[in-house]
Amino acid sequence: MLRIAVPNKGALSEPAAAMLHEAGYRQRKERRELVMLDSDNQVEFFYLRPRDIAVYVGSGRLDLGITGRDLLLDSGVKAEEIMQLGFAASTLRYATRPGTVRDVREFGGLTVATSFDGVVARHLAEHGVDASVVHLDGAVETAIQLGVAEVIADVVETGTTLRNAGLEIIGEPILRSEAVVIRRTGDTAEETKVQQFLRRLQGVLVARRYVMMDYDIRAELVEKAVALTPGLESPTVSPLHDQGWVAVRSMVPVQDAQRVMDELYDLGARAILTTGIHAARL
Ligand SMILES: Nc1ncnc2c1ncn2[C@@H]1O[C@H](COP(=O)(O)OP(=O)(O)OP(=O)(O)O)[C@@H](O)[C@H]1O
Ligand SMILES: O=P(O)(O)OC[C@H]1O[C@H](OP(=O)(O)OP(=O)(O)O)[C@H](O)[C@@H]1O
Ligand SMILES: [Mg+2]
Repeated sequence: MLRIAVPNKGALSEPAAAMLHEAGYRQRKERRELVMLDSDNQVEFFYLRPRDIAVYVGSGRLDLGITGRDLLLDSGVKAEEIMQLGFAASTLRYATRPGTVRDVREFGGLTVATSFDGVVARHLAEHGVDASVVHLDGAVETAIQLGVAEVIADVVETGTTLRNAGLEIIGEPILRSEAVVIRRTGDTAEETKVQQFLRRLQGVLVARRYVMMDYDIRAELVEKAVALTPGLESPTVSPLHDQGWVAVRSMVPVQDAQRVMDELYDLGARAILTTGIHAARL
């Protein structure tokens, strides 16, 4: 039985459950459910606070967890990310009132409020800055207004929250985060099941990122056509009953599909079709 931690709320929760569902796993129907057994797939899901997931996985009580890279790094536990999931992308950034400090090297003697005190304390130390760090659980933007800190370090996606609080981002990102699968460092338990779980999630990423493209093209143009649709390894080229024509089948990134179809058409390809990929194992 594979035991997997899944975020029970916040920005990671819904996309994580959606991805697991797409990968063919049963997911809880109600937010109140804390544990869910998927007996068909021999997996048990534990719905936990995003911040606690690294702690459970690092302790070895659970085999895998889905969490944010920022939360993993802040926890300081002995767990590592083994797969990137491509959602909940964000950066951790410093912000302050406009017209005050402009760079981390000017933070000496100031107080930085953040929920990510582990990461921030390390970042300040790496830059040789002697600043205090105060931990707040959330809504850290308010810390400046209330005089608790001069600088904050917070999660930024669009920047709207900071702008609305009248704050300005300063310096380079402290780190770039996204949702990741984590595992205890050195853990080799349930290896076969872990690899199968990761392949399923990879399959979801492939299905989301690619479409299947089919088209017919004159045989003498096939080299030019497959240069436009190289596929992941090599496109399938099959003969057509009509001599002199071939059918080509290839995977194309979703965001390129329309442009590639136009270019194939201009080259002389016809019956160009794209279809969604439902699931994949590469
Ligand atoms: N607006 C956002 N866009 C993208 N990712 C985000 C956003 N807000 C948070 N995250 C990411 O989601 C993860 C968990 O943050 P989230 O805010 O959901 O939990 P939390 O703050 O610990 O819990 P809560 O806000 O419910 O108390 C982190 O990895 C964070 O980087
Ligand atoms: O750059 P933006 O697009 O504005 O997004 C970033 C905001 O989103 C998150 O807040 P959340 O909604 O999780 O509230 P929280 O402060 O309670 O964690 C995060 O903590 C930031 O405040
Ligand atoms: Mg939050």
